[in-house]
Amino acid sequence: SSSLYEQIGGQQTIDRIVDNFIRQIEYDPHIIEFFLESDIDRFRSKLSEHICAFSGGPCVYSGDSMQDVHAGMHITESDFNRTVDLLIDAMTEAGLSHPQQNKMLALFVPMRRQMIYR
Ligand code: HEM
Repeated sequence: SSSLYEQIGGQQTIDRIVDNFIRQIEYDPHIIEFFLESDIDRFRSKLSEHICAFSGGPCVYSGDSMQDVHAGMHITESDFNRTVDLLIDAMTEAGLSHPQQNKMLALFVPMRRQMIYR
């Protein structure tokens, strides 16, 4: 059986998800606050690589650990859920089906422990 990466259409679709997600973040008056000092080009490339690697694509993630990256941000459960909602919107815009979205979320939502209240 093919990987989720292949099922959704590979790197092209992931890049579309990431671009949509960044736009959603920019429109969100609360979540944008977390990114005001960030290098968005780096975020775009590392997040794209991260999603590729975790969905079974050919990439090797070269960014920092989820724990290190999000340390000191004091991300609450509500911030996390709100960010996941933006990711869902980004995946919908990129044309992913609901089963594909659920598979993607199942990969990332368990990482919440590495991000919230740190
Ligand atoms: C499943 C959820 C999430 C995943 C998979 C994820 C993944 C990532 C990745 C791969 C990076 C780039 C790391 C690097 O540059 O080495 C990153 C950076 C970042 N993330 Fe997340 N993230 C998630 C949730 C969140 C949430 C909920 C927030 C805040 C509300 C957040 C805020 C940030 C910020 C501000 C950066 C940029 C850090 C910097 O400027 O150095 N992330 N994230």
